[in-house]
Amino acid sequence: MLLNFTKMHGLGNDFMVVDGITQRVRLTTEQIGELSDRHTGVGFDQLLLVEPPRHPDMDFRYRIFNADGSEVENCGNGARCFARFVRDKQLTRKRTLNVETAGGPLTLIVTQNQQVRVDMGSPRFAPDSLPFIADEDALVHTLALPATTAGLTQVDVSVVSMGNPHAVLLVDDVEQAPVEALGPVLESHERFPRRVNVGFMQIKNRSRIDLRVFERGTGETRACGTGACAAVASGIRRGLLDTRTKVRLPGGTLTIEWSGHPDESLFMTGPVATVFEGRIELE
Ligand SMILES: N[C@@H](CCC[C@H](N)C(=O)O)C(=O)O
Repeated sequence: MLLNFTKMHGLGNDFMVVDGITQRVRLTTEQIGELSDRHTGVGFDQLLLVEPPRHPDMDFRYRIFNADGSEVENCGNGARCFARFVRDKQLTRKRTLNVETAGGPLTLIVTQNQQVRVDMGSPRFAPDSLPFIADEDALVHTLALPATTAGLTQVDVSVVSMGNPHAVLLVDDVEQAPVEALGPVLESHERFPRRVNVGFMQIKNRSRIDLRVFERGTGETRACGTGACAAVASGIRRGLLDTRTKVRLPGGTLTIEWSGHPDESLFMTGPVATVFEGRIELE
């Protein structure tokens, strides 16, 4: 079977985007893992699948698969690429799109300057929403590490669900943060039964942070949209950040806005790029 796809990225977080509306697509977990290989496949952090909506008030269903083939609830950079993709492919002419994800509905707005602003819904901090095993909600939770890692026996994390689960650590210097060592240990920590994305946040001032993210099912990426949302949401909740904060990631900068009110939506704005169109033979 020949599969048409578009390679896209948001700040270097890269995607294989597949139109599952005009072509019949059936991919196994193993096939997605093989396609993600940067030497023998297409190579990507996530595969995004566009499908018809299952609910009449939605425009599309937006499905997300990590490089390891696992299907996940949300992807912020992917959402921006998704919005550009469905317009470029003329699957819609709308500038405001309501899409369903496994983590809940999202609203995507393509702005006049071709950036995409995403209504990410409200961040959730209750441990059950990730899920995270804890007796109570808290601004910071201390996690004992299974073995001494990067000289640490425990770390303090804030936990946030942006539809998908995030743990955020405050660090003094993001360049020196032990992302490679701590990322996988925390991703699979027993208190996160569905694993977790791990953000390392350095606060530069009240409206600017630097961030690196070790993503669940993928590893460190050049940018993680939901990771940026989670980091800023946790910073605002802790009284450390302003309601409009710029997030500098290795691949570039996102703008995050949130009033801090638990019932109000958080917004993420950033760029999108299309790299090439491709076609691959699947066995
Ligand atoms: N790159 C993403 C997040 C993709 C999913 C994540 N790895 C997970 O497992 O939840 C983003 O831009 O948000």
